Amino acid sequence: MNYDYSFDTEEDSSHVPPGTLQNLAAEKEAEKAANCARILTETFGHTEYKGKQKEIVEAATSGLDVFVLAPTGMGKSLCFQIPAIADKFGISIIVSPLLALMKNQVSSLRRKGLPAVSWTSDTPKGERDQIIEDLESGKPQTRLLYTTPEKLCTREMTRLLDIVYVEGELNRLVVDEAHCISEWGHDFREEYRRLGSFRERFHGVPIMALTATATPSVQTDIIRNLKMSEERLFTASHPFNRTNLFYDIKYTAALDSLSRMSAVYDFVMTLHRRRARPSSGIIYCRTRAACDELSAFLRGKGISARPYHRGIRPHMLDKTLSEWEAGGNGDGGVDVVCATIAFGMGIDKSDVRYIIHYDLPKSFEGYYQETGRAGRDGCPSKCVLYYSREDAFRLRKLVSDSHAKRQHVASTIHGPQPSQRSIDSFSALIDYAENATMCRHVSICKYFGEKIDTSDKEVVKSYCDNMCDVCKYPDKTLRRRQNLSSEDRVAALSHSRSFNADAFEDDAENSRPAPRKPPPGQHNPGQAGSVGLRGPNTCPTGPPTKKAKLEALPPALITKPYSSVNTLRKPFKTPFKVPFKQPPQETCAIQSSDAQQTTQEGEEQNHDNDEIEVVEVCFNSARQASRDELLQDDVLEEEPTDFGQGGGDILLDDEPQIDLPDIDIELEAMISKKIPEPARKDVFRTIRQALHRVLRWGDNDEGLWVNLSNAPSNAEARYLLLAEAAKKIEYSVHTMSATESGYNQRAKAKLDVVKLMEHRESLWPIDAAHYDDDEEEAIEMIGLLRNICSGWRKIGKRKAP
Ligand SMILES: Nc1ncnc2c1ncn2[C@@H]1O[C@H](COP(=O)(O)OP(=O)(O)OP(=O)(O)O)[C@@H](O)[C@H]1O
Repeated sequence: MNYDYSFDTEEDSSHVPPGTLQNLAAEKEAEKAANCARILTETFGHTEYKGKQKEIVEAATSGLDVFVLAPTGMGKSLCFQIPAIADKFGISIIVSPLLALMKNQVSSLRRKGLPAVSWTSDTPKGERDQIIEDLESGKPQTRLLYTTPEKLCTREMTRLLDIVYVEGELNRLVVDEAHCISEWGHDFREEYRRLGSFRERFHGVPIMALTATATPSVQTDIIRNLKMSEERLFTASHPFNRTNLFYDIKYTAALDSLSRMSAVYDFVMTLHRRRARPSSGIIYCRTRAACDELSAFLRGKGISARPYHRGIRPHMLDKTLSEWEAGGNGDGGVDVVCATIAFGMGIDKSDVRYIIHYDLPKSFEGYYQETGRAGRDGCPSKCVLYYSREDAFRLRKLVSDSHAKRQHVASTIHGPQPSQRSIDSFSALIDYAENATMCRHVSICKYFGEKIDTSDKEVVKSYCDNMCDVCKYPDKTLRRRQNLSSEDRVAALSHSRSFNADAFEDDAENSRPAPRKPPPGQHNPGQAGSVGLRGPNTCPTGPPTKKAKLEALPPALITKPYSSVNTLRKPFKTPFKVPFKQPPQETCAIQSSDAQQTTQEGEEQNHDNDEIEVVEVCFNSARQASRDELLQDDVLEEEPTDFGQGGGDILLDDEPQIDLPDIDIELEAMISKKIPEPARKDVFRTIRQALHRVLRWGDNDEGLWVNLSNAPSNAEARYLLLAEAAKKIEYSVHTMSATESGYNQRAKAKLDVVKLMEHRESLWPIDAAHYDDDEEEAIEMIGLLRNICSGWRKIGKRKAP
């Protein structure tokens, strides 16, 4: 077994002259090192080690516990793969948080002819039986077994590892993405906590933990939790800095998604032009809908883009991933993926030239992880974060509400209080974005605990050679940040600073004013500790009240749109009339999708609403414009073929029908006639029915309507309102579909989302912040209903004599 290399030589050494023993040990170490170097070149094809890989690999093969803290893309995987293969026999167990990550690594090792397997809940029975048989033999042929923490802690796995351990063939436990162990880590997973028992059960088996995103407190937590040996611990820390990444913050307004989509398009096209060929990129969006919308927009403008999120079927995701891995070089394939964070850890494409954060991430670590997908080949690459205070406020609310709810649950069950970590991490990200005077590279490294003398220009230069917006365009960056909105808004975004008080303290120009103190006894809504980001001792024991939340939100900001919007077509007046058959007076504005006319009427009466309306008009028109181009593309997205046969498929909704009056609504006109009109009408009717059923649900007469504060109260108006919602939902299904079967599939998925709204009351409160991934679309749909309701109220007011 491999331990014969390590430190258990003392007992046998009593009769060996000391000098000889040392020589023997040194020779053995040299032999092992040479073997590892051979594996590096012959098996993995690299000419030399990167960073501290050599030291790590050698520490591991000599039987030490190893803690590796290294930046994204450094090559952490080789740090455990080489020792696993260099061991003469026996198995290394690798615990990893993501199935996709394991799948990638295992298939890449297998392509090299190495005996690696993964055992997860997804493993087919035949494969699982083979793994069990191999482990039961006590002398496994498998050298690397990837698994999840949940699987590792099962009785069956423990039984099998007992067998292997007794035979002396259990070589090492590797915990990849080890920050998941720490309750302070951004991807905390409860099951990781139980990994500490490995050390107790399997004495003497070395442990290696690796992570790219751990602050000093998280590092300590990991080492303590895994019960790593203090005496025999090798720690390898690398600087966090990724010098080849250009960090850029685009200060913008959150509300105008068209401007932002256009800006993204401009950015991508400029890059393509400059490089004279397409480039590979990832655009991170917070919601699935944004991924779909943005990728459709880019595709409509000729960029090879695809969405990637958990709402898409796994085989389509695999296809997107492999096409993206092949793309980005002008030879076809997918150039850019518009993804949620499902597309993160473990994505290892060497030539990703840009990462765009279309929305603000929820944590600093998440931001760093995701930008870390860029430039893994060491070549310059750009990381762009679209930052708006509107978005920051909105997200801050989600983060702090979610924290307050966790606190509430903890107090109810008398459990331990959740840490302040998620709030602090998010606050640090806001500070990072708000700071227009400190080098981005320096800010990132300081966040992760590096001590940097920022007064020394040479030191700063060693971190960043004009590779961020602050260093490259200091005046412009500062001006753009200052243009965002009045400075006192910044105070409202400020935070408790408990995480790392000096992280960004030396903002050279002190451009961020200290939060204003409220007069004694007066509530200051934006301050940490009041409503949004609370300090540890100021948290209430229950979720914040609705009133408090509303107070905390500042009015929305309207900042300048991007110039490229002006190049889009002028407001579009649809040639298609969209009349309802019997429009009651209250509803004639909402029924019309001729937004231009609505706006003109609005302009005469109410200026306050104009901006909002104008944005909507521009959006509709440009959407139409982009759609025109979009539809020239014959196949937008390859559709799964195993689903649905024709237009009638959606009628499978066998719920009891409600007697609704006919509304002769003309669906949003599409130039493409791929989906027959009758099929579209079926979908519209089915969704309309479902919406009515859902909203009637509940103990009281009002059903779920009580949650829509601006909803009209009369039945006729409600019929029209839900017809409008059904029309919009059908439209979104249609826009995304190129074939009838794809259309049916999406329609069914939307219907499921509508149904989901029914039994999940927790999704309905206006401040619903705690929801699972599969409920995200339901939350968005409820948002759509709210929007239609508030448009209703606005238009109703305008129409009043
Ligand atoms: N010694 C080396 N020389 C050249 N390239 C290397 C070397 N070691 C690893 N690499 C390459 O670096 C890339 C990143 O490796 P890996 O995925 O292991 O990084 P990581 O540190 O785990 O990153 P992350 O934390 O972002 O997932 C891979 O494409 C790998 O082939």
